[in-house]
Amino acid sequence: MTQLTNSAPLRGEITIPGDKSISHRSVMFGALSKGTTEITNFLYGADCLSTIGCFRQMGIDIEQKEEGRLIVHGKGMRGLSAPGSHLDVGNSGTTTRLISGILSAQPFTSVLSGDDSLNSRPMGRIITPLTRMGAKIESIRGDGCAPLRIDGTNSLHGITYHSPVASAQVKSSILLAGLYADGVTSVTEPVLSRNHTELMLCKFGASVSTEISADASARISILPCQELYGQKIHVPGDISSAAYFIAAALLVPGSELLIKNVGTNPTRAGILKVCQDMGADITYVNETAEGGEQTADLLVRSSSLHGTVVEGRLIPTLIDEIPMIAVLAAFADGTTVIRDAAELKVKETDRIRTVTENLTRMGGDVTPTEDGMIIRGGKALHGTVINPYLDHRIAMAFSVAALASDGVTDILDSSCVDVSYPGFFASLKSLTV
Ligand SMILES: O=C(O)C1=C[C@@H](OP(=O)(O)O)[C@@H](O)[C@H](O)C1
Ligand SMILES: C=C(OP(=O)(O)O)C(=O)O
Repeated sequence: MTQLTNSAPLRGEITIPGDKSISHRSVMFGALSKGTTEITNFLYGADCLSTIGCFRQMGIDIEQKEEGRLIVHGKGMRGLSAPGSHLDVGNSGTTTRLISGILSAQPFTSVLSGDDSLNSRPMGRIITPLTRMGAKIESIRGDGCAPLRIDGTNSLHGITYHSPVASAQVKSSILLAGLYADGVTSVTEPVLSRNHTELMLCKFGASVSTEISADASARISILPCQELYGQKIHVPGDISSAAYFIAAALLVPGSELLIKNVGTNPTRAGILKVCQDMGADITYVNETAEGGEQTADLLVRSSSLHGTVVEGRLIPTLIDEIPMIAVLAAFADGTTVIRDAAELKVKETDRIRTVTENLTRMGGDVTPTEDGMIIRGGKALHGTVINPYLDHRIAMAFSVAALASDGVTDILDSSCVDVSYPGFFASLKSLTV
Protein backbone atom coordinates (compact mmCIF):
# COMPACT_ATOMS: atom_id res chain seq x y z
CA MET A 1 0.00 0.00 0.00
CA THR A 2 1.15 3.59 -0.62
CA GLN A 3 -0.23 6.60 1.24
CA LEU A 4 -0.46 9.98 -0.49
CA THR A 5 -1.75 13.42 0.48
CA ASN A 6 -2.26 16.87 -0.95
CA SER A 7 0.97 17.92 -2.63
CA ALA A 8 3.32 20.87 -2.79
CA PRO A 9 3.90 22.20 -6.34
CA LEU A 10 5.86 19.97 -8.70
CA ARG A 11 8.97 21.78 -9.88
CA GLY A 12 12.17 20.88 -11.67
CA GLU A 13 12.51 18.19 -14.29
CA ILE A 14 11.93 14.49 -14.80
CA THR A 15 13.11 12.06 -17.47
CA ILE A 16 10.48 9.47 -18.31
CA PRO A 17 11.48 5.76 -18.62
CA GLY A 18 11.41 3.97 -21.97
CA ASP A 19 8.27 3.23 -23.94
CA LYS A 20 6.69 -0.11 -23.06
CA SER A 21 5.36 -0.89 -26.55
CA ILE A 22 8.71 -0.15 -28.21
CA SER A 23 10.67 -2.03 -25.54
CA HIS A 24 8.61 -5.21 -26.10
CA ARG A 25 9.08 -4.99 -29.86
CA SER A 26 12.82 -4.34 -29.65
CA VAL A 27 13.30 -7.67 -27.82
CA MET A 28 10.99 -9.61 -30.14
CA PHE A 29 12.41 -8.26 -33.40
CA GLY A 30 15.97 -8.45 -32.05
CA ALA A 31 15.45 -12.12 -31.18
CA LEU A 32 14.26 -12.87 -34.74
CA SER A 33 17.17 -11.01 -36.34
CA LYS A 34 20.55 -12.04 -37.57
CA GLY A 35 23.19 -10.39 -35.38
CA THR A 36 23.00 -8.31 -32.24
CA THR A 37 20.40 -5.72 -31.28
CA GLU A 38 21.61 -3.15 -28.78
CA ILE A 39 18.87 -1.27 -26.97
CA THR A 40 19.22 1.83 -24.81
CA ASN A 41 16.59 3.30 -22.46
CA PHE A 42 14.86 -0.10 -22.37
CA LEU A 43 11.96 -0.28 -19.89
CA TYR A 44 12.69 -2.80 -17.16
CA GLY A 45 9.01 -3.03 -16.24
CA ALA A 46 7.36 -6.34 -15.38
CA ASP A 47 5.56 -6.61 -18.74
CA CYS A 48 8.77 -6.24 -20.75
CA LEU A 49 10.52 -8.66 -18.38
CA SER A 50 7.81 -11.18 -19.34
CA THR A 51 8.78 -10.74 -22.99
CA ILE A 52 12.47 -11.19 -22.14
CA GLY A 53 11.62 -14.32 -20.12
CA CYS A 54 9.67 -15.87 -23.00
CA PHE A 55 12.50 -15.38 -25.51
CA ARG A 56 15.09 -16.67 -23.06
CA GLN A 57 12.94 -19.81 -22.72
CA MET A 58 13.17 -20.13 -26.49
CA GLY A 59 16.97 -20.08 -26.44
CA ILE A 60 17.72 -16.38 -26.99
CA ASP A 61 20.65 -14.93 -25.07
CA ILE A 62 19.60 -11.54 -23.67
CA GLU A 63 21.99 -9.51 -21.52
CA GLN A 64 20.50 -7.01 -19.09
CA LYS A 65 22.99 -4.21 -18.51
CA GLU A 66 22.94 -1.12 -16.32
CA GLU A 67 20.65 1.87 -16.90
CA GLY A 68 18.30 0.48 -19.49
CA ARG A 69 20.91 -1.09 -21.76
CA LEU A 70 19.89 -4.45 -23.19
CA ILE A 71 21.69 -6.68 -25.68
CA VAL A 72 19.70 -9.25 -27.62
CA HIS A 73 21.73 -11.90 -29.46
CA GLY A 74 19.37 -12.70 -32.32
CA LYS A 75 19.21 -16.15 -33.89
CA GLY A 76 17.38 -15.23 -37.08
CA MET A 77 13.78 -15.78 -38.12
CA ARG A 78 14.06 -19.56 -37.75
CA GLY A 79 16.39 -19.73 -34.76
CA LEU A 80 13.97 -20.05 -31.83
CA SER A 81 13.95 -23.37 -30.02
CA ALA A 82 11.06 -25.17 -28.32
CA PRO A 83 10.49 -23.91 -24.76
CA GLY A 84 10.93 -26.52 -22.01
CA SER A 85 7.69 -25.49 -20.30
CA HIS A 86 4.79 -23.09 -20.81
CA LEU A 87 5.67 -19.48 -21.65
CA ASP A 88 4.73 -17.16 -18.78
CA VAL A 89 3.30 -13.94 -20.25
CA GLY A 90 2.49 -12.48 -16.82
CA ASN A 91 0.12 -9.50 -17.01
CA SER A 92 1.02 -8.53 -20.55
CA GLY A 93 -1.48 -8.49 -23.40
CA THR A 94 1.18 -7.15 -25.76
CA THR A 95 3.50 -10.09 -25.05
CA THR A 96 0.70 -12.62 -25.52
CA ARG A 97 -0.79 -11.31 -28.74
CA LEU A 98 2.44 -10.40 -30.53
CA ILE A 99 4.28 -13.60 -29.59
CA SER A 100 1.29 -15.66 -30.80
CA GLY A 101 1.84 -14.35 -34.33
CA ILE A 102 5.50 -15.40 -34.18
CA LEU A 103 4.82 -18.79 -32.57
CA SER A 104 2.24 -19.67 -35.23
CA ALA A 105 5.13 -20.09 -37.66
CA GLN A 106 7.68 -21.92 -35.48
CA PRO A 107 8.44 -25.64 -35.88
CA PHE A 108 7.31 -26.51 -32.34
CA THR A 109 4.34 -26.47 -29.97
CA SER A 110 4.05 -23.85 -27.26
CA VAL A 111 1.62 -22.94 -24.51
CA LEU A 112 1.14 -19.33 -23.37
CA SER A 113 -0.36 -18.51 -19.99
CA GLY A 114 -0.43 -15.46 -17.72
CA ASP A 115 -1.93 -14.15 -14.50
CA ASP A 116 -5.67 -14.15 -13.71
CA SER A 117 -6.22 -10.80 -15.43
CA LEU A 118 -4.35 -11.83 -18.58
CA ASN A 119 -6.08 -15.20 -18.72
CA SER A 120 -9.47 -13.49 -18.79
CA ARG A 121 -8.74 -11.09 -21.67
CA PRO A 122 -10.13 -11.86 -25.16
CA MET A 123 -7.81 -13.75 -27.49
CA GLY A 124 -10.46 -14.59 -30.12
CA ARG A 125 -9.37 -11.35 -31.80
CA ILE A 126 -6.05 -12.99 -32.72
CA ILE A 127 -7.21 -16.61 -32.88
CA THR A 128 -9.65 -15.77 -35.72
CA PRO A 129 -7.22 -14.06 -38.14
CA LEU A 130 -4.26 -16.32 -37.33
CA THR A 131 -6.45 -19.38 -37.94
CA ARG A 132 -7.47 -17.90 -41.29
CA MET A 133 -3.76 -17.73 -42.13
CA GLY A 134 -3.49 -21.46 -41.41
CA ALA A 135 -2.20 -21.25 -37.84
CA LYS A 136 -3.13 -23.93 -35.32
CA ILE A 137 -3.97 -21.95 -32.22
CA GLU A 138 -6.58 -22.72 -29.60
CA SER A 139 -7.83 -21.52 -26.26
CA ILE A 140 -7.13 -24.52 -24.02
CA ARG A 141 -10.20 -23.91 -21.82
CA GLY A 142 -12.32 -23.16 -24.91
CA ASP A 143 -13.39 -19.75 -23.59
CA GLY A 144 -11.48 -17.64 -26.12
CA CYS A 145 -8.86 -16.67 -23.51
CA ALA A 146 -5.36 -17.85 -22.57
CA PRO A 147 -3.90 -20.37 -21.84
CA LEU A 148 -3.30 -20.73 -25.57
CA ARG A 149 -1.80 -23.75 -27.28
CA ILE A 150 -0.03 -23.05 -30.55
CA ASP A 151 1.15 -25.85 -32.86
CA GLY A 152 3.50 -24.02 -35.19
CA THR A 153 3.34 -24.65 -38.93
CA ASN A 154 5.49 -23.76 -41.92
CA SER A 155 2.52 -23.20 -44.21
CA LEU A 156 0.97 -19.84 -43.30
CA HIS A 157 -0.95 -17.99 -46.02
CA GLY A 158 -1.08 -14.30 -46.73
CA ILE A 159 -4.59 -12.91 -46.12
CA THR A 160 -6.41 -9.60 -45.98
CA TYR A 161 -7.99 -9.17 -42.58
CA HIS A 162 -10.49 -6.43 -41.78
CA SER A 163 -9.98 -5.84 -38.08
CA PRO A 164 -13.17 -4.54 -36.45
CA VAL A 165 -11.12 -2.78 -33.74
CA ALA A 166 -8.19 -0.38 -34.00
CA SER A 167 -5.82 -2.59 -32.04
CA ALA A 168 -2.06 -2.50 -32.47
CA GLN A 169 -1.80 -5.88 -30.78
CA VAL A 170 -4.14 -7.54 -33.29
CA LYS A 171 -2.46 -5.78 -36.21
CA SER A 172 1.04 -6.67 -34.99
CA SER A 173 0.18 -10.31 -34.34
CA ILE A 174 -1.03 -10.71 -37.94
CA LEU A 175 1.90 -8.77 -39.44
CA LEU A 176 4.40 -10.90 -37.51
CA ALA A 177 2.78 -14.09 -38.81
CA GLY A 178 2.83 -12.41 -42.23
CA LEU A 179 6.63 -12.34 -42.14
CA TYR A 180 6.43 -16.13 -42.56
CA ALA A 181 3.46 -16.32 -44.97
CA ASP A 182 3.44 -17.42 -48.62
CA GLY A 183 2.25 -14.07 -49.95
CA VAL A 184 1.35 -10.54 -49.00
CA THR A 185 -0.60 -10.09 -45.74
CA SER A 186 -2.78 -7.01 -45.21
CA VAL A 187 -4.65 -5.73 -42.19
CA THR A 188 -7.21 -2.96 -42.32
CA GLU A 189 -8.30 -1.09 -39.23
CA PRO A 190 -10.97 1.57 -38.71
CA VAL A 191 -8.32 4.09 -37.59
CA LEU A 192 -4.55 3.65 -37.59
CA SER A 193 -3.54 2.25 -34.19
CA ARG A 194 -0.05 2.81 -32.75
CA ASN A 195 2.38 2.12 -35.59
CA HIS A 196 5.57 1.08 -33.76
CA THR A 197 5.53 -2.40 -35.34
CA GLU A 198 5.44 -0.97 -38.85
CA LEU A 199 8.19 1.59 -38.19
CA MET A 200 10.43 -0.88 -36.41
CA LEU A 201 9.96 -3.85 -38.76
CA CYS A 202 11.00 -1.58 -41.67
CA LYS A 203 14.12 -0.63 -39.73
CA PHE A 204 14.91 -4.32 -39.12
CA GLY A 205 14.64 -4.99 -42.87
CA ALA A 206 11.05 -6.07 -43.54
CA SER A 207 8.88 -4.60 -46.27
CA VAL A 208 5.82 -2.91 -44.72
CA SER A 209 3.56 -0.28 -46.28
CA THR A 210 0.66 1.78 -44.94
CA GLU A 211 -2.19 3.47 -46.81
CA ILE A 212 -4.59 5.83 -45.06
CA SER A 213 -8.00 6.42 -46.69
CA ALA A 214 -10.03 9.61 -46.71
CA ASP A 215 -12.28 8.17 -43.96
CA ALA A 216 -9.13 7.66 -41.78
CA SER A 217 -9.22 3.87 -42.06
CA ALA A 218 -5.81 2.26 -42.57
CA ARG A 219 -4.47 -0.65 -44.60
CA ILE A 220 -1.10 -2.07 -43.57
CA SER A 221 0.61 -4.68 -45.74
CA ILE A 222 3.69 -6.82 -45.20
CA LEU A 223 5.65 -9.01 -47.59
CA PRO A 224 7.08 -12.39 -46.64
CA CYS A 225 10.58 -11.90 -45.32
CA GLN A 226 13.72 -14.05 -45.44
CA GLU A 227 15.85 -12.29 -42.83
CA LEU A 228 15.72 -9.45 -40.30
CA TYR A 229 18.93 -7.70 -39.20
CA GLY A 230 19.97 -6.59 -35.69
CA GLN A 231 19.74 -2.85 -35.01
CA LYS A 232 20.64 -0.18 -32.49
CA ILE A 233 17.44 1.05 -30.86
CA HIS A 234 17.09 4.03 -28.56
CA VAL A 235 13.70 3.78 -26.88
CA PRO A 236 11.92 7.13 -26.43
CA GLY A 237 10.24 7.95 -23.11
CA ASP A 238 6.76 6.47 -22.73
CA ILE A 239 4.02 9.07 -23.23
CA SER A 240 1.67 6.76 -21.32
CA SER A 241 3.97 7.12 -18.29
CA ALA A 242 4.56 10.83 -18.90
CA ALA A 243 0.77 11.29 -18.73
CA TYR A 244 0.80 10.99 -14.91
CA PHE A 245 3.39 13.73 -14.52
CA ILE A 246 1.70 15.95 -17.09
CA ALA A 247 -1.54 15.57 -15.14
CA ALA A 248 0.10 16.08 -11.74
CA ALA A 249 1.76 19.31 -12.91
CA LEU A 250 -1.52 20.56 -14.41
CA LEU A 251 -3.56 19.79 -11.28
CA VAL A 252 -1.28 20.88 -8.42
CA PRO A 253 -1.35 24.69 -8.22
CA GLY A 254 1.99 26.48 -8.64
CA SER A 255 3.63 23.60 -10.54
CA GLU A 256 6.09 24.04 -13.38
CA LEU A 257 7.66 20.80 -14.59
CA LEU A 258 9.93 19.95 -17.50
CA ILE A 259 9.18 16.40 -18.65
CA LYS A 260 12.09 15.22 -20.78
CA ASN A 261 12.33 12.81 -23.71
CA VAL A 262 8.64 12.05 -24.24
CA GLY A 263 7.66 10.00 -27.31
CA THR A 264 5.17 12.08 -29.31
CA ASN A 265 4.41 9.71 -32.20
CA PRO A 266 1.03 11.04 -33.45
CA THR A 267 -0.54 7.57 -33.12
CA ARG A 268 0.15 7.82 -29.36
CA ALA A 269 -0.01 11.50 -28.47
CA GLY A 270 -3.78 12.06 -28.18
CA ILE A 271 -3.49 12.96 -24.51
CA LEU A 272 -1.62 16.12 -25.45
CA LYS A 273 -4.45 17.20 -27.73
CA VAL A 274 -7.04 16.49 -25.03
CA CYS A 275 -5.04 18.46 -22.45
CA GLN A 276 -4.79 21.38 -24.86
CA ASP A 277 -8.55 21.17 -25.56
CA MET A 278 -9.08 21.37 -21.78
CA GLY A 279 -7.01 24.56 -21.54
CA ALA A 280 -3.66 23.10 -20.42
CA ASP A 281 -0.47 25.15 -20.59
CA ILE A 282 2.01 22.77 -22.29
CA THR A 283 4.98 23.93 -24.35
CA TYR A 284 6.96 21.60 -26.62
CA VAL A 285 10.73 22.09 -26.52
CA ASN A 286 13.60 20.21 -28.22
CA GLU A 287 11.49 18.35 -30.76
CA THR A 288 13.46 15.55 -32.48
CA ALA A 289 12.82 12.35 -34.43
CA GLU A 290 14.71 9.05 -34.67
CA GLY A 291 13.64 5.98 -36.67
CA GLY A 292 10.29 7.66 -37.39
CA GLU A 293 9.54 8.14 -33.68
CA GLN A 294 9.18 11.79 -32.63
CA THR A 295 10.15 12.98 -29.15
CA ALA A 296 9.94 16.27 -27.31
CA ASP A 297 10.51 17.78 -23.89
CA LEU A 298 7.27 19.11 -22.44
CA LEU A 299 7.12 22.15 -20.16
CA VAL A 300 3.91 21.83 -18.18
CA ARG A 301 2.48 24.57 -15.92
CA SER A 302 -0.51 24.21 -13.61
CA SER A 303 -3.67 25.29 -15.39
CA SER A 304 -7.38 25.64 -14.76
CA LEU A 305 -9.05 23.07 -16.96
CA HIS A 306 -12.48 22.80 -18.53
CA GLY A 307 -14.49 19.81 -19.77
CA THR A 308 -14.22 18.38 -23.28
CA VAL A 309 -15.41 15.55 -25.51
CA VAL A 310 -13.02 12.63 -26.16
CA GLU A 311 -14.25 10.39 -28.98
CA GLY A 312 -13.81 8.82 -32.42
CA ARG A 313 -10.42 8.82 -34.12
CA LEU A 314 -8.72 10.18 -31.06
CA ILE A 315 -9.52 7.17 -28.89
CA PRO A 316 -6.83 4.74 -30.18
CA THR A 317 -4.20 7.49 -29.72
CA LEU A 318 -4.86 7.73 -25.98
CA ILE A 319 -6.55 4.48 -24.98
CA ASP A 320 -4.22 3.76 -22.03
CA GLU A 321 -4.44 7.37 -20.81
CA ILE A 322 -8.22 7.41 -20.32
CA PRO A 323 -8.06 6.68 -16.57
CA MET A 324 -5.80 9.74 -16.21
CA ILE A 325 -8.02 11.84 -18.48
CA ALA A 326 -11.04 10.88 -16.36
CA VAL A 327 -9.26 12.16 -13.26
CA LEU A 328 -8.31 15.40 -15.02
CA ALA A 329 -11.96 15.76 -16.03
CA ALA A 330 -13.08 15.38 -12.41
CA PHE A 331 -11.00 18.44 -11.51
CA ALA A 332 -12.07 20.45 -14.58
CA ASP A 333 -14.99 22.87 -14.78
CA GLY A 334 -18.00 21.50 -16.66
CA THR A 335 -18.73 18.12 -18.17
CA THR A 336 -16.43 15.74 -20.04
CA VAL A 337 -17.83 13.00 -22.26
CA ILE A 338 -15.67 10.01 -23.21
CA ARG A 339 -17.23 7.75 -25.87
CA ASP A 340 -16.23 5.15 -28.51
CA ALA A 341 -13.92 3.58 -25.92
CA ALA A 342 -15.50 0.15 -25.29
CA GLU A 343 -11.96 -1.29 -25.55
CA LEU A 344 -11.48 -0.04 -21.98
CA LYS A 345 -13.48 -3.05 -20.82
CA VAL A 346 -10.86 -5.56 -22.00
CA LYS A 347 -7.70 -4.09 -20.50
CA GLU A 348 -6.00 -5.27 -17.26
CA THR A 349 -9.34 -4.45 -15.61
CA ASP A 350 -12.63 -3.20 -17.01
CA ARG A 351 -11.39 0.37 -16.81
CA ILE A 352 -14.87 1.89 -17.18
CA ARG A 353 -15.81 0.07 -13.99
CA THR A 354 -12.59 0.61 -12.03
CA VAL A 355 -12.37 4.32 -12.90
CA THR A 356 -16.04 4.85 -12.01
CA GLU A 357 -15.75 3.00 -8.71
CA ASN A 358 -12.63 4.81 -7.52
CA LEU A 359 -13.61 8.27 -8.76
CA THR A 360 -16.97 7.93 -7.03
CA ARG A 361 -15.21 6.92 -3.79
CA MET A 362 -13.18 10.14 -3.94
CA GLY A 363 -16.38 12.23 -4.29
CA GLY A 364 -16.34 12.58 -8.09
CA ASP A 365 -19.52 12.66 -10.16
CA VAL A 366 -19.21 10.06 -12.92
CA THR A 367 -21.70 8.00 -14.90
CA PRO A 368 -20.41 4.93 -16.71
CA THR A 369 -21.75 4.26 -20.21
CA GLU A 370 -21.47 1.30 -22.58
CA ASP A 371 -18.46 2.80 -24.34
CA GLY A 372 -17.02 5.36 -21.94
CA MET A 373 -18.17 7.68 -19.19
CA ILE A 374 -19.58 11.11 -18.42
CA ILE A 375 -17.76 13.12 -15.77
CA ARG A 376 -19.27 16.23 -14.22
CA GLY A 377 -16.19 18.05 -12.96
CA GLY A 378 -15.51 20.66 -10.34
CA LYS A 379 -16.54 18.65 -7.23
CA ALA A 380 -13.96 18.76 -4.40
CA LEU A 381 -12.34 15.33 -4.20
CA HIS A 382 -11.27 13.78 -0.91
CA GLY A 383 -8.86 11.06 0.14
CA THR A 384 -10.09 7.48 0.47
CA VAL A 385 -8.95 3.90 -0.07
CA ILE A 386 -8.30 3.23 -3.76
CA ASN A 387 -8.51 -0.32 -5.06
CA PRO A 388 -6.77 -0.54 -8.44
CA TYR A 389 -7.61 -4.25 -8.71
CA LEU A 390 -3.92 -4.76 -9.65
CA ASP A 391 -4.25 -2.47 -12.69
CA HIS A 392 -1.11 -0.29 -12.94
CA ARG A 393 -2.85 2.51 -14.84
CA ILE A 394 -5.62 2.81 -12.23
CA ALA A 395 -3.05 2.90 -9.39
CA MET A 396 -1.08 5.71 -11.06
CA ALA A 397 -4.07 7.80 -12.18
CA PHE A 398 -5.53 7.80 -8.67
CA SER A 399 -2.14 8.53 -7.08
CA VAL A 400 -2.18 11.74 -9.09
CA ALA A 401 -5.77 12.43 -8.01
CA ALA A 402 -4.60 12.10 -4.39
CA LEU A 403 -2.06 14.90 -4.86
CA ALA A 404 -4.84 17.37 -5.64
CA SER A 405 -7.42 16.08 -3.11
CA ASP A 406 -8.10 16.80 0.56
CA GLY A 407 -7.03 14.24 3.16
CA VAL A 408 -5.19 10.97 2.91
CA THR A 409 -5.45 8.44 0.07
CA ASP A 410 -4.32 4.83 0.43
CA ILE A 411 -3.49 3.07 -2.83
CA LEU A 412 -3.89 -0.67 -2.25
CA ASP A 413 -1.49 -3.13 -3.92
CA SER A 414 0.45 -0.14 -5.23
CA SER A 415 3.37 -2.31 -6.39
CA CYS A 416 1.27 -3.15 -9.47
CA VAL A 417 2.74 0.06 -10.99
CA ASP A 418 5.87 -2.04 -11.64
CA VAL A 419 4.09 -3.47 -14.69
CA SER A 420 4.89 -0.32 -16.66
CA TYR A 421 6.68 2.13 -14.34
CA PRO A 422 8.84 0.61 -11.58
CA GLY A 423 10.20 3.95 -10.25
CA PHE A 424 6.83 5.73 -10.29
CA PHE A 425 6.36 6.45 -6.58
CA ALA A 426 10.02 7.39 -6.03
CA SER A 427 9.84 9.90 -8.91
CA LEU A 428 6.55 11.29 -7.68
CA LYS A 429 7.93 11.75 -4.17
CA SER A 430 11.17 13.35 -5.39
CA LEU A 431 9.15 16.03 -7.19
CA THR A 432 6.55 16.69 -4.52
CA VAL A 433 8.51 17.05 -1.23
O1 LIG B 1 0.59 -2.79 -29.13
C1 LIG B 1 0.82 -2.32 -28.01
O2 LIG B 1 1.99 -2.20 -27.56
C2 LIG B 1 -0.33 -1.90 -27.17
C3 LIG B 1 -1.55 -1.70 -27.76
C4 LIG B 1 -2.76 -1.27 -27.03
O3 LIG B 1 -3.61 -2.39 -26.89
P1 LIG B 1 -4.66 -2.84 -28.04
O4 LIG B 1 -3.93 -3.28 -29.22
O5 LIG B 1 -5.45 -3.97 -27.41
O6 LIG B 1 -5.51 -1.62 -28.30
C5 LIG B 1 -2.44 -0.74 -25.65
O7 LIG B 1 -3.61 -0.65 -24.88
C6 LIG B 1 -1.40 -1.56 -24.94
O8 LIG B 1 -1.06 -0.97 -23.71
C7 LIG B 1 -0.12 -1.67 -25.74
C1 LIG C 1 -3.36 -2.41 -21.77
C2 LIG C 1 -2.09 -2.36 -21.40
O1 LIG C 1 -1.12 -3.30 -21.67
P1 LIG C 1 -1.23 -4.78 -22.25
O2 LIG C 1 -2.42 -4.84 -23.17
O3 LIG C 1 0.07 -5.03 -22.95
O4 LIG C 1 -1.40 -5.68 -21.05
C3 LIG C 1 -1.58 -1.16 -20.67
O5 LIG C 1 -0.37 -1.10 -20.46
O6 LIG C 1 -2.38 -0.26 -20.27
